[in-house]
Amino acid sequence: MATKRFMTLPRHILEGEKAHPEATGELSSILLQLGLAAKLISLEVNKAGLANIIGFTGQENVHGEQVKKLDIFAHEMLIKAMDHGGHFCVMASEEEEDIIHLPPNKKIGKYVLLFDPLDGSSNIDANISIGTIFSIYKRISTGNGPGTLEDCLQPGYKQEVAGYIVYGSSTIFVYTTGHGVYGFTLDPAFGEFLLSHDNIKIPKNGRIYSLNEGNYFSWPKGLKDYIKYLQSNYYDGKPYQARYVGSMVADIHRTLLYGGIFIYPGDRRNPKGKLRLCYECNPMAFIVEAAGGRATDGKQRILEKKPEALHERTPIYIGSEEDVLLVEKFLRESREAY
Ligand SMILES: O=P(O)(O)OC[C@H]1O[C@](O)(COP(=O)(O)O)[C@@H](O)[C@@H]1O
Ligand SMILES: [Mg+2]
Ligand SMILES: [Mg+2]
Repeated sequence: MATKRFMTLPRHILEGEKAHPEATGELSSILLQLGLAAKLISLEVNKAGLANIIGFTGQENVHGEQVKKLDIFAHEMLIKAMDHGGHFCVMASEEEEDIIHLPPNKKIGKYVLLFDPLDGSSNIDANISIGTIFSIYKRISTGNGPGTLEDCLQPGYKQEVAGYIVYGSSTIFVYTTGHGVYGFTLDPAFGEFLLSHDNIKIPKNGRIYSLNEGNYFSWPKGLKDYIKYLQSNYYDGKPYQARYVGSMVADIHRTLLYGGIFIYPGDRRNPKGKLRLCYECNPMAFIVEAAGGRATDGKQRILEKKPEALHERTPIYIGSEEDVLLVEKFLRESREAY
């Protein structure tokens, strides 16, 4: 049996940089710092069940949802960890309505950071997996001053790096620069992320479908037909399986490893669905495509959508290539708006 190379996240990042002599090392520094923030958030997530830590802040976020303490902690931790390295010109977080400027006395860099500090936060109290999602772009605004909203509203194919961290049965850090997807599991005793998932490739099709079936009556007809088709057919001689965590980051992590499809559709009540293009769908689409999968809104590739607003939502069909192609066919053939 081949032995696995003992590879830490920092060593992997630095070896990747050496393979690109033109690299300035800036993306490496950013990733190393994100790794540190991930460890600090992970430590706090592991304490979330302690009664004196957890609780509502009583505030609402920009989406009108109640925000828990841990969302705020993760949001602030990421800003604190990332705002002083001199690499960014602007940042944006799912938890803040407007773009986030760097502190006035800090060096302005050429990169843009977008993040969902805590995804699946309604699951915190039930000890269910949650995560952090991030996206890095190059600035497009001219000059050396602070970045602008336009820098944050770039189509997803322009991402330089995307990644996520799942705080689950273990903590895993997954990232891609568009070439190869790599996963690192945190060794809690050692305090280091170790390469556990080398060059992840998503299976071409899978047995698992994942979506909130509670919304069935509002779905477009094509989606109803597709799910009925799965329920009345077999995958490799066995029935299809439904799995839905309710944390996008965890549902897509499973889809990446096992194959299948994750869907958050547009429906009659919410034509644009629920998930955010800039903070959730673009980074996950970049990762899934880099692993050989597919991500669309039912008609258009997610990564080619031009965001019009920071908190814009989009329907998403993401996962194994053949499964996404099949649901798109059902949607097209139903001839109903979707
Ligand atoms: O409860 P629903 O409608 O199924 O929505 C679940 C979705 O909402 C989210 O929790 C939204 O993300 P946030 O927790 O970052 O707001 C996704 O992670 C998840 O896929
Ligand atoms: Mg989210
Ligand atoms: Mg969130």
